[in-house]
Amino acid sequence: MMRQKPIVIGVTGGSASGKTSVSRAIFDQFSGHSLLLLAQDAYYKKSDLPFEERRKINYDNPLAFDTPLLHDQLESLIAGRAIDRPVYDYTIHNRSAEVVHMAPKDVIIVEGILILADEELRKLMDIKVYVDTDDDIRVIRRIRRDMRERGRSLDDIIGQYLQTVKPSYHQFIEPTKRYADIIVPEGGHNTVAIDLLTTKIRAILAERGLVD
Ligand SMILES: Nc1ncnc2c1ncn2[C@@H]1O[C@H](COP(=O)(O)OP(=O)(O)O)[C@@H](O)[C@H]1O
Ligand SMILES: O=c1ccn([C@@H]2O[C@H](COP(=O)(O)O)[C@@H](O)[C@H]2O)c(=O)[nH]1
Repeated sequence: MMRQKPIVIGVTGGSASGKTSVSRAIFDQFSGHSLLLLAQDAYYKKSDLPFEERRKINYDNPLAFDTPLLHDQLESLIAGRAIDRPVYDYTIHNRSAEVVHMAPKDVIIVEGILILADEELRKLMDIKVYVDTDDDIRVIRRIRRDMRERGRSLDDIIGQYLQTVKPSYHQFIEPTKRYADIIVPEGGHNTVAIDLLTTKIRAILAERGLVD
């Protein structure tokens, strides 16, 4: 039988809006199924600049990402080919030397702040989700997370937020909301939205004969 195209779900929204939580909530609904999560963060460009210069890069601008590589690798997975995904290390603001080998799956969740900003990437997605969380809540979440997990000081987080994160959110990320099929307020704890998405994904899996 001919291999059916996998389902691709794009999950976007501002930093700390709850994209990862939504993606994981969907992932958990399909435990035992053939599914993978692909984070756009892994595709931040490699840089030869010194650390002090790398700290100052605007990581919320589409130019910070190696989008052709993400596009190529997503296309490969859709075509049924495995990929060696890059690994990004936030603590050093650079790509690490490792790669992660990923086999193709029936359901692919692509998650990241700017995945809907690129038309060619959008064309690869069956369902596009925008996680919409107020700026103040996102800042609070980001401060907590970046101090705990990304090795940042409060002053660094605030400086970066005011200089690049906030203006770029309004310039590049928020305008991509118009491309979303579904807008999910507040993220991963929105069980109704997660249930609706899960039901839709199951329906597409059945349509394509991808059920176990
Ligand atoms: N609904 C929520 N209520 C409270 N905290 C949340 C909620 N959703 C996410 N968080 C927390 O906020 C931080 C960012 O969430 P995450 O899902 O990683 O966002 P993103 O992937 O959009 O950056 C994490 O520390 C997470 O635990
Ligand atoms: O070296 C880096 C690379 C990225 N960032 C910030 O990460 C967020 C995107 O990740 P989320 O998990 O969606 O929050 C983006 O806003 C960048 O500013 C960074 O600080 N340093």
